[in-house]
Amino acid sequence: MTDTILEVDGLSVDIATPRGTLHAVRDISFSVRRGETLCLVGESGCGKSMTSLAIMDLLPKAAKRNARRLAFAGQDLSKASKRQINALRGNRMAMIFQEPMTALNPAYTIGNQLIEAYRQHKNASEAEARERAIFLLSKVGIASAAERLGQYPHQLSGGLRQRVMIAMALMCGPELLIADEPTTALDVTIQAQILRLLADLQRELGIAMLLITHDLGIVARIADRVAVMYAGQIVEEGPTASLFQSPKHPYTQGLIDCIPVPGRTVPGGRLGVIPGVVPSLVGDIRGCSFRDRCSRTQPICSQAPPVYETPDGQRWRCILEDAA
Ligand SMILES: Nc1ncnc2c1ncn2[C@@H]1O[C@H](COP(=O)(O)OP(=O)(O)OP(=O)(O)O)[C@@H](O)[C@H]1O
Repeated sequence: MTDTILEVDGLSVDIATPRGTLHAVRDISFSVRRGETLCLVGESGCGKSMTSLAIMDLLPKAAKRNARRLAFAGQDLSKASKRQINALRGNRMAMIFQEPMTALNPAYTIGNQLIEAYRQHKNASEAEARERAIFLLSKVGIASAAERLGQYPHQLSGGLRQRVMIAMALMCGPELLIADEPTTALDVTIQAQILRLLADLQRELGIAMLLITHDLGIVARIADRVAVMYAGQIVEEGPTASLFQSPKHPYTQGLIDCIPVPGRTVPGGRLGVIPGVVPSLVGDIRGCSFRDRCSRTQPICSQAPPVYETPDGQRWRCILEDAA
C-alpha cells in the first residue's frame, strides 16, 4: 500500500471567460500522505477552491482540468470513468464545503441524507446505516443524535449544520477529507470549535486531510505541511515548522507578518497587509507572479523563478533566495 493518498502533478485549471481564458490554477504539484494534514493557503482568488474541485471532479462547466498525473491511492483519476469517480467520491474521498447547504439537501431530513449516502456506497441495511449515523452525529458533538435524524437542515443552526456535514463526510470512513474553508460561514467562536473538532477527528481516525484556508493562524495549529498558493501557483511548500520558522518566499514572509500576534503592533497601528493587487489571471504571467508586490523585487525577477529545495522538503520559487 502506497504511503501517498493523493498525488497531484502538473495540475492546471483553465476557465473560459468573456475576457479570455483565465488560468485559475497553473501547473501545480503536491502530494498528501496517508494520515497527514496538508494546508493549502493563499489569498482570495488564488485558485484554492478550483484545486479542490478539480481533484473531486466537481469543476463548473466552463472550467477545464489538465494534469500530468492526478492519482488517488495509486488510481489515476484522469483516466477514471464517471462510475469509478462516483464510487470514490463521498466514499473513500469526501469533501466539506464552506457552506453546508451546498452539500445538504433542504428537502430531506438529516437522517435520510446520512443513511442514504452510506447505503449507496456500503450496501448496508437501513438499521446499520442508522446506527452509524447516530454514532457519527454523537462523535461530532451533536446531543440527542437519534432525534436530530428526523430534522431538516433549516431546523439547525449554522454550526450544527456544519457538524452534520462533517458527520456526512465521515459516514463511509474516507481515507482523504478535503475541507474548503469549512468555517468561513460561521461565527468566530464556533469556527474555533469546528476546527478543533476536525483536527481531533482527523488524528483519531487517521484520515488524510487537505484543508483549504486563508488563515495562517489555523495552519500553524493543525497542519503537518503547508502549500502556499499565489496567483494560481504554489510558490512555497514545506513542513509547517520549517515554513513558519524560516519562510523563503517573500509572499510567505508577508503572510506570516500579517498574523496577529499579541503585543505586536505595526507602524500606524494597523496589522500588516501586503500592499498591491494580484496580477490578472487571464493570459500568461511572465517572470515571478509576485514581483509587482514584492518589497525585494529586482530586474532579474522578470525571469521565470527557479524552484529551490532544502533537504527537509521545503520548496519555493524565488530567484532571490537560493537554497545554499
Ligand atoms: N465560475 C467561474 N467563472 C469564471 N472565473 C471563475 C469562476 N470560479 C472562479 N473563478 C476565478 O478563478 C480564480 C480562482 O478562484 P478560486 O475560487 O479557486 O479561488 P480561492 O483561492 O478559492 O478564493 P476564495 O478564498 O475566495 O474562495 C479567481 O480568479 C476566480 O475569480
